[in-house]
Amino acid sequence: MLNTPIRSVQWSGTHITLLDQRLLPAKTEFLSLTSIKDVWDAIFKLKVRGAPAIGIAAAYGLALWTQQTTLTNFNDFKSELVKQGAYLESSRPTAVNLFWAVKRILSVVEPVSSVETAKEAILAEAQLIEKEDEDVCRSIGEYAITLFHDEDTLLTHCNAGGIATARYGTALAPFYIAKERGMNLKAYASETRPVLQGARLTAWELQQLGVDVTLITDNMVAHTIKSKGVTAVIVGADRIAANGDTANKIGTYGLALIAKSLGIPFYVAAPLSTIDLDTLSGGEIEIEERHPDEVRTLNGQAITTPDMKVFNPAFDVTPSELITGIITEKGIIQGDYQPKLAKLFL
Ligand SMILES: CSC[C@H]1O[C@H](OP(=O)(O)O)[C@H](O)[C@@H]1O
Repeated sequence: MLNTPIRSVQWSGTHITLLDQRLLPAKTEFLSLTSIKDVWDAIFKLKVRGAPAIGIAAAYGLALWTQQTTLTNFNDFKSELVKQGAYLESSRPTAVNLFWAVKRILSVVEPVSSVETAKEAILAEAQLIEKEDEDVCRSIGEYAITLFHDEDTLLTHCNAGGIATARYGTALAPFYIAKERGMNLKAYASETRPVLQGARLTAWELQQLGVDVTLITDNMVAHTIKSKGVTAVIVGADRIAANGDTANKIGTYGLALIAKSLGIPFYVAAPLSTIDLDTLSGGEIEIEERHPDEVRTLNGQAITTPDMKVFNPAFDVTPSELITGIITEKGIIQGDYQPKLAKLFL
């Protein structure tokens, strides 16, 4: 591989080692999470962020809890585990990977009959979730790269990169594959107010990878696509409904409208773990609203009066009709999403 990846979430035996993504790019600092409360706090405060990375952190959070519980009665253990899973799910509502990971951890306890066996099974499953996600993201990159040509210029929003997953990312995965194959795939990264995942994380990540990346502010997107020969837009996802409607970072919907009006393809790159067939359409997806101070400040400095009224949705929903294709680890889905997404799970 081109470079040793920085892993955002790692199991360290008695604790979780977590890259504090709030400090990037200025500082690369790791935290030791020693309790499930630490994990909840890390997800809520975006110390760890990105749908798959949140799922991995939650899975290891439950494994950590099992190592610390003093419960010996198996039924008491199982019912408390369910409560701990629900506790982690209360940290952020939109990214389905959090709920998907909790459900998957709970499922491995079903066939076992002792606390000790359950503890082993849960840790093994959490480690499997992490390993699978790395393989899945690489596969997404290998499918995605078939859509692009040498010297293409892509625009991406927020950060759906390696630190939002186990490795490689989803929307950024094709850049890793392109680098391996000597392809020159160029990028524009929109800064992504208010938390600036684009400026702080994507621009930094692609620069580290040696990609020709240019940072723009969110309001420059239309002019950039029109004047800089952007050939496609590619973004990640936090929850894809059964009909293909996709929740992703706030600003994605507007980006899809611009792409449509300017006649370039708009791709969503996401693993099957982000597809939620139980949510029938985008209108059912709960959109997280975050603290107004995220908008009232920039890098910790106030840019408004302290009592300024704010609307701070962290995500929006792009209707499936604006999505040219959904790139998954099982291939690229284009149009007529409902039956094709369902078929991925058969
Ligand atoms: C690979 S999932 C990345 C996805 O998650 C981000 O949201 P947040 O930074 O709030 O966790 C954003 O929507 C990305 O597209």
